[in-house]
Amino acid sequence: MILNALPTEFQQAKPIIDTIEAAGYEAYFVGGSVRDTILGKPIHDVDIATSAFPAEVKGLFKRTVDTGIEHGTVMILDHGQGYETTTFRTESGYQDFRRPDQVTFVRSLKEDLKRRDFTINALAMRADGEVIDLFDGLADLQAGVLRAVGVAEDRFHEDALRMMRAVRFASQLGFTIEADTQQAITDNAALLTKIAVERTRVEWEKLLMGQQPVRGLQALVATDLYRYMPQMAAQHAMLTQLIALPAWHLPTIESTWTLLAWLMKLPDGAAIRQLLKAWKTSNELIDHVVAAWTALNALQQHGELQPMALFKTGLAALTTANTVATILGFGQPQAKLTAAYTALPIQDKRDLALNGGDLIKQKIVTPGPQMGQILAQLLTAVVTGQVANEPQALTELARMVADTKND
Ligand SMILES: Nc1ccn([C@@H]2O[C@H](COP(=O)(O)OP(=O)(O)OP(=O)(O)O)[C@@H](O)[C@H]2O)c(=O)n1
Ligand SMILES: [Mg+2]
Repeated sequence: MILNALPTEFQQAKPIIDTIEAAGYEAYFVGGSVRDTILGKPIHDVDIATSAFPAEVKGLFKRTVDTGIEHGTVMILDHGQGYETTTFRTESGYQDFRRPDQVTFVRSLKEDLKRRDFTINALAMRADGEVIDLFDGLADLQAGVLRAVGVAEDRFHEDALRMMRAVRFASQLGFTIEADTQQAITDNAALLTKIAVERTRVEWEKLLMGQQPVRGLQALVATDLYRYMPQMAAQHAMLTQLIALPAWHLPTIESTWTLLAWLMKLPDGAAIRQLLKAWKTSNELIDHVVAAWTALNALQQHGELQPMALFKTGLAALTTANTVATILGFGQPQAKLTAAYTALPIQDKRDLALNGGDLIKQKIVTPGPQMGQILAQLLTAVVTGQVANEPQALTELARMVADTKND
């Protein structure tokens, strides 16, 4: 098979392959970019595999960076782009089910391709677009099948994350996992606990954001793999519910966790924090999801949010909440929510026309907890439209509030 009209990413990288070949070595495009191009999907990064050893690669180019030289990876810098170029290698050891104890550089493309996870990821492409298909990856791409290269169990023992990758690709590509490969996942699912939570999380989020998430979820449930993900062992009913929802698509990481928190029927923000801590997400994500989940509750109960709730949620988490509410069947037109938010007198605390410094200058209050309380009252009054956001009106209100507090 020869691909014509290669995406620009490949055209730009072609001189790199040409240079390596001119020096007498082999070099190919490999991995996801080849797979996705054949599927007609956009690509993000192009990976190059070569028979040249790292030192030989470095000798051919002016600017290189040793990004992973012990595994054979050198980044070649060319017209503002970086190209990861990895020497053909075999791997051995895998005592921790995560990574090889030893990698050995080899000169054979076939040796390199046969240690890869799935046949559709074991395709190589020459710079001219000719696809090298040594493991029938093209037929599997055509048929929509995820099949491990060689003995599936061996591939999952080498890197247990590949089991998550299988269900993730099933979702992203809408593919079916071939029977022996799926059986090997069932047999080895418990090995997932050997994998760093962060790596599992990335695959889980990609699965949920995929084009056909139900495909991935069904495989996750059928193989019991979900039972070895953090905090998921008891979530069979939740996953079944997720699978049964009318066709849905989650566009962001925030929306995936908000939907999960909702379907898991977590009682409060603290329980959400605990879940997300177990998955080692960022604090920023946790805050966003807690805010979105709170807004989701209000949308379900009242179909709208009061001004102070809109203000506290913020537009980003509000959008997340509404995306999830729409999947659950109680969403609002997004334009309506955005308009309600934009119509708030202020969108940020810092937009209040009076600040703590002003209160002290005007001798309304001395620094201390009372100041925070008064500012909070002013903020509520402005956001709910009880007072105009003007220094004079706010000064008057502040005096009144301070007086009542002092009585
Ligand atoms: N656990 C893994 C990870 C990667 N690979 C190989 O390395 C390539 C590149 O890996 P990566 O970029 O992680 O995945 P992609 O298949 O390129 O998918 P994505 O589109 O998500 O980048 C894969 O295609 C596959 O050949 C593998 O065999 N086993
Ligand atoms: Mg990739």
